[in-house]
Amino acid sequence: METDTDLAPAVESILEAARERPGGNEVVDVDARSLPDAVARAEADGRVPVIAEVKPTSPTANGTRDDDPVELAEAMVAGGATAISVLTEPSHFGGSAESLARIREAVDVPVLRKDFLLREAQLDAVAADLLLLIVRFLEPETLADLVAAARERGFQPLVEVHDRAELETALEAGAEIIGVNNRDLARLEVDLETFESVAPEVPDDVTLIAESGVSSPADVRRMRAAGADALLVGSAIMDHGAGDSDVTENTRRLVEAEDDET
Ligand SMILES: O=C(O)c1ccccc1NCC(=O)[C@H](O)[C@H](O)COP(=O)(O)O
Repeated sequence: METDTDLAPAVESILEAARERPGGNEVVDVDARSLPDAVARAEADGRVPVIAEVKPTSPTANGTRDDDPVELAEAMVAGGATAISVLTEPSHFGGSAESLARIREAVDVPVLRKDFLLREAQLDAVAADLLLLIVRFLEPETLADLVAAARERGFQPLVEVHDRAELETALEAGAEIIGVNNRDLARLEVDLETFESVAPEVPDDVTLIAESGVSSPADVRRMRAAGADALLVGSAIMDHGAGDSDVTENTRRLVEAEDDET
C-alpha cells in the first residue's frame, strides 16, 4: 500500500508495530456469536445496543486502568452491554490476545477483536466473534480478500470507514457490518458529524455502528437519530482519569439513554 503521509505520529507508530506482528500458528475456526442477533435482542429489551470497549489505555487516554480485563468486561455486560470490544494491541493500548480469549470465555455476548490487522495470518492470532478491518490501512483488493478470509474462518468482519469514499470501498468489499469512526486518524480529534455525514449513504441491510467520541446519553441519542444500529464506546466507559470509575454504571447510563428521552 502507498505510504499514508497524513497520519498522526501515534497512528504511524501503531501501524509500524502492526506490520511487525506475527500471525497465528494455525487457521482459526470460529463458531461466532451473531452481532446482528445481539443488537436485535437489545432493541427488543429496550436497551440501546452498546458495544463496550475494554481499552486499558490509548494514545489519547488520560491514564491507564490496570483492572483485570475479565472483571471489566463482566461489569460492562452487567450494565447491559450488547457486545464487548477488546483492544488486543499491546504497546499503545495495553491489550493482548490472551485477555480477549479470557474475556470471550467469561461472557456470553459477541466479542470484537479491535486491532490493526494488515495480512491474513494475523487473523489467526486468537478466536473472536468479530474482527476489525480498517479501510484506510488496506488496499481495496486486500480488504476484499481479508473480508473473505475472515468469513471463511467464521469471523464477522467489522469494516471501519471515516468518509463516504471509504464507505464505497467497504461496500465493494462486501461489508455487512460497518463502523464509522468519528476519530480522525490524522489529528486524533473526534467529531460526531463524521457519522452524520456518512450514515445516510449506508444501505439499510448493513449493521451500522457509530464508533468513538460518544461520551454522554445526549451523544447516544444523536448517533441513534442519525441511524446508528449500535455504538462502540471506549473512553466514556473506561473513564481512565478516574481509576476506580464504575464501568457498570458508565455502561448503563448509555444503554438507558433512550429511557429518559423527554
Ligand atoms: O483511542 C485512541 O486514542 C486511538 C488512537 C489512535 C487510533 C485508534 C484509537 N482508538 C481505537 C478505537 O477504535 C477506539 O478505542 C474506539 O473507537 C472507542 O473510541 P472512544 O469511545 O472514543 O474511546
